[in-house]
Amino acid sequence: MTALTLGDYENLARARLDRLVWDFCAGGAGEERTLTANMAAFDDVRLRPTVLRGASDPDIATRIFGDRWAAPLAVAPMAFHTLAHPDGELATVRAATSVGMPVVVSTMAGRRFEELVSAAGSPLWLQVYCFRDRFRTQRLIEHGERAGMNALVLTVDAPRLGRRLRDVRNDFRLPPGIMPVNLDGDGFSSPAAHASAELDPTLDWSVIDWLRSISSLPLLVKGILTASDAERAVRAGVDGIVVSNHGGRQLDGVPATFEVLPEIVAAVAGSCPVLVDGGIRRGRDVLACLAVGAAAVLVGRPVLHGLAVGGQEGAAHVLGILIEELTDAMTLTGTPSLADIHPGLIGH
Ligand SMILES: Cc1cc2nc3c(=O)[nH]c(=O)nc-3n(C[C@H](O)[C@H](O)[C@H](O)COP(=O)(O)O)c2cc1C
Ligand SMILES: CC(C)CC(=O)C(=O)O
Repeated sequence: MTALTLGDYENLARARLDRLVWDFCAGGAGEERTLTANMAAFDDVRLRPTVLRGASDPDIATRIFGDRWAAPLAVAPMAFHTLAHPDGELATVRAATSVGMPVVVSTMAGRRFEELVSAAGSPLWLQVYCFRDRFRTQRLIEHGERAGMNALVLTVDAPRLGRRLRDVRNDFRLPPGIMPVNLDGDGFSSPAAHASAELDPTLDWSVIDWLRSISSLPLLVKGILTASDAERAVRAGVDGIVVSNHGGRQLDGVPATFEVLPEIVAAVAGSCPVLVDGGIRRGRDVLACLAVGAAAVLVGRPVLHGLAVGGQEGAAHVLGILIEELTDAMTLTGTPSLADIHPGLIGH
């Protein structure tokens, strides 16, 4: 079968990956209501095209923190791309670079920051988990900054990992050789046990000032789901917000990200870019997020599917499909540039 959509890649990847690894990547917390809701929210979107706008060749490039992105799309931070393909994040970074897209590199990446930065032609942002041991967190950030990361993305929705029932039932352990190679200390086998033991559950808003005191990189917070937290983040002086429910992997029962995106965009009122992730699987999903005011979107699991199916080439094809579908959706809705995209494009 030739893969034409991200859904095709998902099916091919499911057949290839070890079942326990598949469950770890695909799964969500609890009954996976939020995981399902992320995607269902886009299924309910109806687009309202405008015609005769001469939108034949839409310009989809954008700028974030002064950097050019070929499209308003980047790869979401995910632990251990090495679970999907031995080249792991190196293949992802090369794939993203080939289409001009940034990558948010996880604290739990399976390949070294230095090799990722040397392979990158587009921005790399470092996703930060805060450990109980602040010096460990500081060493991680200093390592990332020294290697050449361009921004920090603090994940704020994970004082502990969500209860992922598939992993509990499978007693999921990382396969041998899958290691968080950028962290000092030993690796671990159970992500959930490691997170409860090591991640700082006492984190509060003072962490923003602390991060500012140790790094001058632009700072985003990832995992905001309410207007009031978005306002709080803006008051704390962040440079960007990622609306996220961690792909339905943290608290089951929180809303789909697309549902809360408009109220967060309204609360932030242009003070900083608002990005979003969760369930984005088609170009028209990207268009819907942009229409309600996202500056860009992050895509998660489909990149792992691309890696599992075809390494760097597979991941590049997944990202290329999204770009092509976004271009197609813009052409057919009569929006020749990102600036032409507006809330009126959407009806429910
Ligand atoms: C296998 C996997 C690992 C993840 N690891 C991280 C991580 O290390 N840090 C983080 O902030 N988010 C992590 N996430 C959440 C993603 O950044 C993102 O929020 C989510 O996957 C987006 O939804 P999507 O997969 O539906 O596109 C992970 C998600 C998956 C599927
Ligand atoms: C290994 C985990 C801490 C990575 C993560 O954030 C996730 O699985 O969602």
